[in-house]
Amino acid sequence: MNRTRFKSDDRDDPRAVAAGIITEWLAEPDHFPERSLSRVKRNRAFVTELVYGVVRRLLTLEWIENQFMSHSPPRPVQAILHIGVYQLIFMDDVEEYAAVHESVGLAEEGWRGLINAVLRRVQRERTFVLRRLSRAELTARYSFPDELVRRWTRHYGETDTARLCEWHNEPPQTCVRPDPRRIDAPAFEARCREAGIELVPHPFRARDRCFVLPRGVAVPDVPGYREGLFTIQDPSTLTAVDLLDPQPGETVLDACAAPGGKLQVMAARMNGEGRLVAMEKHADRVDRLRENLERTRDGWVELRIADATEPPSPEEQETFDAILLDVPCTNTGVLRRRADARWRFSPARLKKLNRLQTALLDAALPRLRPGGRLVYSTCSLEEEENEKLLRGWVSGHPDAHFAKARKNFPPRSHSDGSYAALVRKIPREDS
Ligand SMILES: C[S@@+](CC[C@H](N)C(=O)[O-])C[C@H]1O[C@@H](n2cnc3c(N)ncnc32)[C@H](O)[C@@H]1O
Repeated sequence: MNRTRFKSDDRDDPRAVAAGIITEWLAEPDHFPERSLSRVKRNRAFVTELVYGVVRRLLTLEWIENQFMSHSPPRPVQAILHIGVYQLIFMDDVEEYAAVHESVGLAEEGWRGLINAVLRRVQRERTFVLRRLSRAELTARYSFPDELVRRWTRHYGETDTARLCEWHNEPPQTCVRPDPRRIDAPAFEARCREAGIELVPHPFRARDRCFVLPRGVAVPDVPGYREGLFTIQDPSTLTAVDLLDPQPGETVLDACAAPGGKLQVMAARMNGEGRLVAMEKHADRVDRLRENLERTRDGWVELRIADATEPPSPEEQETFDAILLDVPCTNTGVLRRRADARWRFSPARLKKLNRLQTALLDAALPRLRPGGRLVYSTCSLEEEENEKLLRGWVSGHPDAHFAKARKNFPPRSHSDGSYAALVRKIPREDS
C-alpha cells in the first residue's frame, strides 16, 4: 500500500485528509503536523482535532489496538486505525457508526477486514478497555514517552506525574490580560460582558490580572482586540516579568524576545519611559513580534535581529539595568499547547539546549551593569535546564549572585509550567 494513498483519497473527506497527515507524521515524527494542517481548507476544525488527538494520544491508541491485533500493519492502516479508535474513545460527539464505517471505508480492500474487526471490538468492549487502561502503566494510560514519565516520577513522584500527564492532555485554555495602561480589569470584564462574553478570572496570583476566555470565542472577537486593550497570555508568563520588575526610565533588554508575550508586559510596566530593546535571532519570528507591538501601540520598543550568544560590542558593555533571558528549552511545561512536543523530548536535545542556554547566560552578563538584574526563564519542568543549570552557572561567575527563583508546576499552579530565576550582578565595590 502506498505511503499516503487511501481508498477514499478525497480532499473533501476530513478523515482521509487526517489519515494522510498522520501517515506522513508517523513516517517523519520531526515533521510538524501544523505545517500540513495549515494547508487544509475544508472541515479544518474536525481534521485538526483528529490529527492533534491522534498525535497526543498515540501510545494509548497503540495500546488499545494491540489488545485486538498481534502485529503492526503498514503506516496508512495504522493511521486509519488510530483515527477510528480515537473517535470511539475520545470523541463523544461523533456517532460510533460513522467512526467505524467511515474509517473502514478509507482503507484498501485487503485491510478492511482487520480495521473493521478491531474497531468493532473497541466499540463493543469500550467500558472494559477503559477499565483496563486506567490500570495500565502511565506511559500507555496518558500517552507519554517512557523517558519523560521516568524522569518526572523520579523528581515529582507518581501521583504528581499522573496529574501532570492528565493536565497536559487537556485542551489548553486561552487567557487574556487587560493592559493596565489602557483599561482596568473590571472595565474590561464589563465590556466583554456587554458583548456577550463571560470572562472567568484566572486564579493565578501575579501583579496583572488574567482572564480565561470561554471556549469557542475567537481572540479577534474579544472587544478591544484591534485597539490593543489586552494581550494573549498564559499567566505563568508573568512570573518572569514580576521577578525582573522593569521600571519606567530603565534600560532593559529582552534577549530572546519573539513572539513578544513577556515583552508586551514589560513595555506596559515601563510605560514608554526609558529604553526597551528586543533582540531575536530568527528574522521569520520578528514579523509576529512587530505585529504584536503595533497592536499594543508599543512602537517605541527597539527591535534588533541579532544572536544573543554573541559577545556585546564595546558600546553595549554594561549598558542594561535589567535583562530578560527567556531561553529556548524543551517546553515540557507547555506540552498541552504542543501536541507533538512530547515525542521530541530526548536527553541529547536537552544537552544541546543546555549549551545554548549557557552561551546565552555567558553573553548576557557582560551586557548588564554592575548592580543590574537578570532573569533566566524557561517553560520547562526539567531541573537540568532550570535550577541545576542556573545554580551551576552562578557558581562559576563570582560577579553573579542568585537571588530567588519561582517554579510553576501544573496543575498545582493552575497555569502552564515555567521556571524563572533572578540573578543580580554584584556591584564592583562588593565583588
Ligand atoms: C522561549 S522563546 C521566547 C518567548 C518570548 N520571550 C515570549 O514571551 O513571547 C525563545 C526565543 O529565542 C529565540 N532565539 C533562539 N536562539 C537565539 C539567540 N541565539 N539569540 C536571540 N534569540 C534566540 C527563538 O527564536 C525564540 O523566539
